[in-house]
Formats: sequence, C-alpha cells, structure tokens
Amino acid sequence: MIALEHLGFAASAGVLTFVALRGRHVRGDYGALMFTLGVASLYLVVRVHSSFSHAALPVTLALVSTYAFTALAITAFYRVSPWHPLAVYPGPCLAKLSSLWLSYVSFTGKRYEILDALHHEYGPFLRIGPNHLSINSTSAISLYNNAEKDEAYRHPDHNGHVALFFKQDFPELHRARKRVWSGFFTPASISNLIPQLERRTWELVHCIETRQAQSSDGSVNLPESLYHWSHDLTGDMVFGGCNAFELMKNGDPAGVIRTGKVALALLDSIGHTQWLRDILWHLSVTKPMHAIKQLAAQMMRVRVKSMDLPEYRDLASYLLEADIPLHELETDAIVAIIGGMKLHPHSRLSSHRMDPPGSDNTSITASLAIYFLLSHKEYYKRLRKELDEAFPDPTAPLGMEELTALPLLNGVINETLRLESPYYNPRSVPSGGITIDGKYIPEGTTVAIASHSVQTSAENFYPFPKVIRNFIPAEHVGDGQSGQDFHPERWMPEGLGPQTITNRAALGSFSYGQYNCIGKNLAYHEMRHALARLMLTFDMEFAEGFDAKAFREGILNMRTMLLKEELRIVVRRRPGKNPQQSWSARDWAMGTRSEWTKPTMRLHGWRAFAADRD
Ligand code: HEM
Repeated sequence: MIALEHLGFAASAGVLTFVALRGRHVRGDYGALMFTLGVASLYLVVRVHSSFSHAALPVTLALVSTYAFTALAITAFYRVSPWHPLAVYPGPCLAKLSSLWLSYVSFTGKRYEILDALHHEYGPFLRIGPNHLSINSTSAISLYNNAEKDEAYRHPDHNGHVALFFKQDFPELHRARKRVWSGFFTPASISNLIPQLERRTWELVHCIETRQAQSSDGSVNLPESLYHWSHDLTGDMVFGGCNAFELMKNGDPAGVIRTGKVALALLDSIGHTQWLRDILWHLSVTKPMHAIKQLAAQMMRVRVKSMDLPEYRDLASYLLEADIPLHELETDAIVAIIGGMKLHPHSRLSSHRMDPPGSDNTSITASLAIYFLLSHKEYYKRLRKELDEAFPDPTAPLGMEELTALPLLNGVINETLRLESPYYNPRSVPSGGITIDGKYIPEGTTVAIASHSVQTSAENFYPFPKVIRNFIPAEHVGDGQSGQDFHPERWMPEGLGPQTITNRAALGSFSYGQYNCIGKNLAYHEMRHALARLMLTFDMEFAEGFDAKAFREGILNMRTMLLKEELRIVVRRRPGKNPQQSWSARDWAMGTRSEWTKPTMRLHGWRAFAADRD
C-alpha cells in the first residue's frame, strides 16, 4: 500500500507548484508537455526503484491525482478568498474560479449582453475572471492610452514576429510598425483608393442584381454580397489586386471568408484562457487559424513576387518599402486580411454548427445600417432625400467630401455602430496599478471597458439609450411605434431635443489610444460610399416573410460578427434612373484598372488555398 507520507509529499509538490506559478504566464503547450514528461518519469521511477514496482500504474496515478487535486484546490481557494488582490470586486463565482467561464461566455456570441446584465446586478466594476475586470464607465477610457494589450492578443504560435494587432513584447516595436502602416491611411492615400472603391461598389450593385435574379425567391442575402465586396476591395487595397479572389464574381466555394471568421472567433474566445489556446493550437480544432495564417503568407508571397503593379499604392507597397522581413510581412498580412474577410455560409472548412454568413466590421455595419433603415422607413426616406439632394446625378462618382458632410448618413452609421459594435478590447494594467473612479486596480490585472454597456447607457446617450431586442419594425406597425432603439438624429446638430445627451467619446467601436483602429477613416468612407451607392441606385425592402426580430436576435459578436439568419432583401432599380448611365459611370471607374490582373496570378491564390485546406 502507498504510504500517507508519499501522498503528503505529492500534496506538498502541489502547493509548491501553486506558489511558484501564481501570477505567472506559463505557455499551456509547454506546461502540458512538462506535466506529461513528469508523469512518465514518475512512473518509471516508481516502477524501477521502489517497492511498489508491482503496482506502478495505480501508485503513479494516486500520486499524480493528489498532486493535481492539491494544486487545483489551493488555486481555486485562493481565487475566491479574501486574500486575492481582486477580492473586493464582485462577480459570478465561476468567473472568479477560472477564465474558462469567460471563454465560454465569449463563445456564445452574447458576451456583451451577459456582461451588461451582470453589470446591472453587480455594479460598474465586475470581476469576470480570476484576474480580469470589466468596467462599465467611460473613466476606463483613460486606461487605453498607456496600457499594454492583454495576453489574449498573443499570436498563438508565439513566433515573436512584429505585426500590428498581436501583442508585442516591447510597445515601441508596435509603434514603429504602426508608423509604417499609417502612410497608407492618410487622407491623401485614401483618396487615391477612391477609384477602386467606386469600381468595386458598382460591381456590388451588379452582384446584388445578378444574385437576386438567380435566386429561387427573387431576393438576395445582402450581407453575403457585402462581405464579398469588402473582401474584393481588401484584396485590391492590401495586395494591389494580384491575389484577387473575385468573390463577387465567383462566390466563395473554398470558404475563405468563413475560415477567417472562425479563426477570429476562436482567437476571441479561447484567447481568454491562454493555456488552453496554446494547447489547442496544436490540435485540429484550430485548423481555421492555421489556414488563415497560411493563406495570408501565401497572399503576401504572391504580392512580393508580383511585377505588375496597379497605378495606386497598395498597403503592401508601404510595408515593402520599410524593408520588413518576409516572415513579418506574412504575419502583418493576417491582420490586413482579417480586417477585410469574413465568413461564408455552408463552408466545407468549418465544423461550426451555426449557418451564418459572416462579415467583416465594415460590411456588417453597412448591412446592419440597411437593416435598420428598412426597419425604420422614416429614416430610409429622409436619407434618400439627403442623398438625392447631394447627388442630383445618382450615377456620378461619389465625392469623399460630399459624403463626409452628410449629417443623416453619418448619423445612421454612428447609430448602427452604437447599437451593434459591442467589441471587447482587454488591456493589462501597467506597473504601479491605476485608480479608476476611486477604485484601485493592481498592476497586471486584465481590464476591458464594457463597450456595449457604455454605448447603451443613459448617461452617455439619451433619450432611448437601450438596445431593444424584441421591437417590431416600424413598417409593420406604422411609424412612431414606441420601443424603437434606432435614433440617428442623436448624432445630428439638433439631436433628439433639448434633453439630448450624445457622448461621442463613449462610442468605442474603433477602440481608444495607442492600439485603436488604424483603418477608422477608411472604414467610415467605405461604409458611406456603399450605403450611398445602394440607396441612390435601388429601392430596397425586406423579402416577404423576413423575420426582423429573429434576425436581430441572431446577431452574435465574437470580435467578428456572425449572423445566424440571412438578411434577405428585394432590390429594384429606382424608376427614372437610367441603368445605362450607371454602367457608364461604372466603366469610368473600371477604366482605372490596369493590366496587372493576369489570369494566372489571380488563380494562384485559389489553388494554393484549396490545396492547403485539403
Ligand atoms: C467598421 C469598421 C471597423 C471597425 C468597427 C474596426 C474596429 C477595430 C477595433 C475595435 C480595433 C482595436 C482592436 C483591439 O484593441 O483589440 C481595431 C484595430 C485595427 N483595425 Fe479596425 N475596424 C474597422 C475597420 C478596419 C479597416 C477597414 C481596417 C484596414 C483596412 C482596419 C484595420 C485595423 C488594424 C490594422 C488594427 C490593429 C491596430 C493596432 O494594433 O494598432 N480596421 N479595429
């Protein structure tokens, strides 16, 4: 029989492990390897050198179980105990015990709603992990100025490559890389991209009409076409079009968009439990993340070798000019394409059970803006009027300055972002800790502003601050239906009356501080352009039988947005608008296309991706 002193020894080792590892980040894959090696070594020692050699396996299991149980039990006890540095902050018990709670909550796609409900129960400071706080207060914005990204942003293969978005060991590396990227996002650079945007958006018009004509019920799933539009546009802007997948033309049979979406959703949810992420990185469940990594590398390599370049400057040209090594260009390419690509329904690549058409932030926001406009026809009519007045020739190129000056168009985009951009951006408290609203938060704590709660709080947006999930679209019950949550006038000078509160700083859709979205201005312009072109060209309405409530409830957020339901609409060319005119304007935009789009080069990306996938 195994003696008590042996079990005591195993338990002491468990306590020592807790003491040694408390507050430290240990790579999960290394930890799992060490543990496996430790168990195997123990088994050999017991078998060869001890008096228990005849029962080496049960003895080893008893010792290992005692060790693991003690280490886990003492860790759990410490986390819920009054001695934990975050003990004063309330939150669900399961959340205090393990970060797996937050990973699970994130994976539901409804993290923002769950956290919002918990903030109502527990108050503005909420403990949502052993070392993790959510803060429902705009005072937390100041943290974003100097705090580093949380470990959740670490590239899962710990490759140490400098790239935007992923966590770096030294902040100055990030700053230097952001300077390189920023050349591409100046107002002058963005205006050079306008002909591409114009061309792709006319192609979108054509794509929507074609898909509708080909559908069995005479309607079209709007987000799908918009995802393809934004993906094709990203290919042009980032890689000069040499990788063009032409999703609007060809669809997405290889599931490129879905793969990007699943990869991002996985990063978002398992990223909170870093040890798990490090282990899963070696397993097939993270295949979409590997596929995106390979695709990005592939696309960048094609671009680097490309000799025929477009007339405008793509993002890759800025990165190449800065002499960034190829392996880092490949990691930067992940960020660049994840910014622009999302999911496609029915993909063969993912085992994800939902059936969502996904979208990147730009195309999903544009899709949701159309959803809100069709649900609130009074704004649809007002926006149409605003656009008709600004662009008497609806087929003419859409000027950047004119679009930027349109108050309702911008109000519609901001209100859509306010209601449906509940992004979650965790940061790590810098050395010395910080005090927010009189509460001290120790250094190393992971903190995130509860962006959705802040964006829908009456302190920041009044009146009608809240998201109302079970509202009935106005067109179904008549205008003026109470209980609606979409009020774009709050962003306009006259607001919603004298009591209006519109705290613009509380709109955190693009995050804040040193790691905020570098593509914000470009994103706004893309959204304005697409919305204006679609509104000027089409009469739109929901398809017959479209369930607006089910659609809204099916919006999930996991850093990227997933839609459980399709957004099916019916479009018609507006009466009195000559389609021929539109095509000549489109041809004007198409005229900017040069000869670099060689068929062989364009196919290359597809083949390689399909091969990697198989
Ligand atoms: C509606 C559209 C968009 C939204 C709501 C959005 C939102 C965000 C947010 C919230 C972040 C910060 C992430 C974090 O701290 O965790 C971010 C970062 C970033 N975004 Fe966007 N984004 C949009 C469009 C774009 C576009 C069009 C591009 C580029 C073409 C882009 C490129 C980036 C990059 C490179 C970063 C990383 C910045 C850094 O690490 O410093 N985004 N975006």
